[in-house]
Amino acid sequence: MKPKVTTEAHLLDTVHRHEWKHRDSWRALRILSEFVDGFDTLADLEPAVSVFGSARTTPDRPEYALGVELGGALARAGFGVITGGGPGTMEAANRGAREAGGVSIGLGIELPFEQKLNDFVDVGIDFRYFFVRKTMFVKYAQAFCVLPGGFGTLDELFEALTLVQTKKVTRFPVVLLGVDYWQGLIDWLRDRMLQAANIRKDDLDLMLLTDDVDEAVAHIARECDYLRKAAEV
Ligand SMILES: CC(C)=CCNc1ncnc2c1ncn2[C@@H]1O[C@H](COP(=O)(O)O)[C@@H](O)[C@H]1O
Repeated sequence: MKPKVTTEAHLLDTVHRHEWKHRDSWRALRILSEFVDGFDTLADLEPAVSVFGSARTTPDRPEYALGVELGGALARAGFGVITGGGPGTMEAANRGAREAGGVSIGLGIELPFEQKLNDFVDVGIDFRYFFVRKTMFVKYAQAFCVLPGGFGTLDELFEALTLVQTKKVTRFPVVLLGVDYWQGLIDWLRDRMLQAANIRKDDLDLMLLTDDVDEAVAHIARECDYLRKAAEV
């Protein structure tokens, strides 16, 4: 089946330049409505954590079990669980949250091929634009948990790190789950990026790397507690 051309692909298209003048200003209204939808749906959300990871993880993989375990532990600690609403690790985290009686949120994205929100999403929104959806992941989460994944997962991880590094968000815990998977990336960041002075040493401290779900959740809860107290002062 031929993939369909999505709304976001039309916006980013550089071939039909003649459309820019007449169509893009109307697209801006559609983008605006997408922000309004997101804000309206999520404004009353209790504290939540965004969980990222591969869309391709199958239920027989250990990463899927890790996602279920994490979703459950976050829910039991009182956090809602926000994912991209898709398959794989997203589904696993939503599933863990739902099964533990927590709030399971899925922020889906229109893609060139047919896809619906996974079956474990209780509060779901479908976005057309990645950049609008990414705002929601950050705005409505107290922390990010990043499980093994590909380009999409790295995009979400590095967006969070950039926002913290540039102080657009403060004290935003970022947890990498899966030491074996992520260690090579951390080594590269330290041995190449830091050596080349493209980041500072304390930028590396922005991430907690662990295999231990309880440690991850305790770290997030501690940081959130600090922020809550700071807000009360
Ligand atoms: C099987 C397949 C490719 C499905 C794609 N369906 C998707 N549905 C929802 N979010 C997605 C999808 N693909 C990528 N993402 C976003 O990017 C991340 C996963 O990308 P990746 O698989 O690591 O690179 C997720 O955390 C999610 O926010």
